[in-house]
Amino acid sequence: MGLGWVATLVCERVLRRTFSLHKAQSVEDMENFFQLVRNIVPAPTLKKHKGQDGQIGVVGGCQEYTGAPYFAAISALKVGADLSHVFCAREAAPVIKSYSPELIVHPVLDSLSAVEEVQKWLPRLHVLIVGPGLGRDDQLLSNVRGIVEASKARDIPLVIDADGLWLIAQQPALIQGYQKAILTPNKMEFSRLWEAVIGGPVDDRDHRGSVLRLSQALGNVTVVQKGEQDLISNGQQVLACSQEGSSRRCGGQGDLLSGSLGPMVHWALLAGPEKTNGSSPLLVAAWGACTLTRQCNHQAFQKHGRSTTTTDMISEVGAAFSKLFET
Ligand SMILES: NC(=O)C1=CN([C@@H]2O[C@H](COP(=O)(O)OP(=O)(O)OC[C@H]3O[C@@H](n4cnc5c(N)ncnc54)[C@H](OP(=O)(O)O)[C@@H]3O)[C@@H](O)[C@H]2O)[C@@H](O)CC1
Ligand SMILES: Nc1ncnc2c1ncn2[C@@H]1O[C@H](COP(=O)(O)OP(=O)(O)OP(=O)(O)O)[C@@H](O)[C@H]1O
Ligand SMILES: [Mg+2]
Repeated sequence: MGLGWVATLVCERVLRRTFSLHKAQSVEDMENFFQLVRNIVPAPTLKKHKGQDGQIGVVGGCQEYTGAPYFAAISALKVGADLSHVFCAREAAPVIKSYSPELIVHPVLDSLSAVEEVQKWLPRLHVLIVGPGLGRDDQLLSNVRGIVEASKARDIPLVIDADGLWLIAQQPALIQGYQKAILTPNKMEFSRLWEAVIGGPVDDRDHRGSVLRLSQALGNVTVVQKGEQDLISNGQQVLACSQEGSSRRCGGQGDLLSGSLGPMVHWALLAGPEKTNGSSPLLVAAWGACTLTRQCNHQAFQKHGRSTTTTDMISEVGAAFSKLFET
């Protein structure tokens, strides 16, 4: 048995343990996806100005939840965005500002002119992440509906998470057919969307089929169903991400994922299908963000075990990103 052959076998075994394989996604496909993510990451250069690698907005933050928008916005920065804005309810703003001087915080979401206030910033934003820590207050959700419509009118990519998905479950037409949207439901949020769009209970025997069907029913909006394995579909393809994480399920990991999607989506759309080898740029971005989040969880758990929190995971973003995507 030649050494090269043994190396191939070991390599394949390691990859098989890392990724669950299925017909449409071979080991080679997985290796390709790492390469595709590497292709979209902006090359280091001294020629750029502030903002070019991403100006991201997070719409969320209310009296109850200040952690979630902070986690999302700081994750966007740690992945490599240049500027991160948070548009939140008035009373959440001083709290979020006090967590970090890096974030630009706008206390506008519960004002009568919320849509106009956010609209002023839209020309400068590359991606909007809607929902982390938003809450379910009717007035706030009505303002967010206006913000989503204004963003669509400007063709701004939207990552919809958490209570943003609550809004979509009430009004699926708001996002129907918008090709620059990514929805990131957890198990509960997925069931709510399914009930609203398709009706009845989710078929737990066919996760892949379910995520594919929901994406199709929403007009090929990209859906990331988070769980033991993350499943990503644009209604044509289903990708799985089973990057090793850990058994630790502290709150906030979904916020890290939606935040890191911000710059990834911006980079993937800038790079275009040429760099993603014909694959949908949003699928590549989503696969990259899922892989990164799970790797952060893995690294943080190795250091902190059961005391791991999302803050520990955010501290791992730089090292995890380099390990996965920098050659
Ligand atoms: N530090 C902060 O500020 C954080 C704030 N956050 C913000 O909280 C807001 C609400 O978000 P959410 O995720 O709690 O709402 P939703 O999905 O309706 O879950 C409600 C209930 O459903 C269940 N359940 C959930 N997942 C499940 C699963 N996989 N499998 C089975 N059951 C599952 C579970 O029910 P339980 O077990 O408690 O009965 C859960 O309690 C939103 O704004 C979000 O951004 C978070 O981001 C965290 C950090
Ligand atoms: N059982 C699991 N095993 C491994 N990883 C998981 C598991 N469940 C979720 N994850 C990972 O955790 C991350 C967040 O998913 P989760 O379902 O916890 O989101 P969430 O409920 O929206 O989180 P948040 O508390 O931020 O709202 C995803 O990257 C997902 O891959
Ligand atoms: Mg969540």
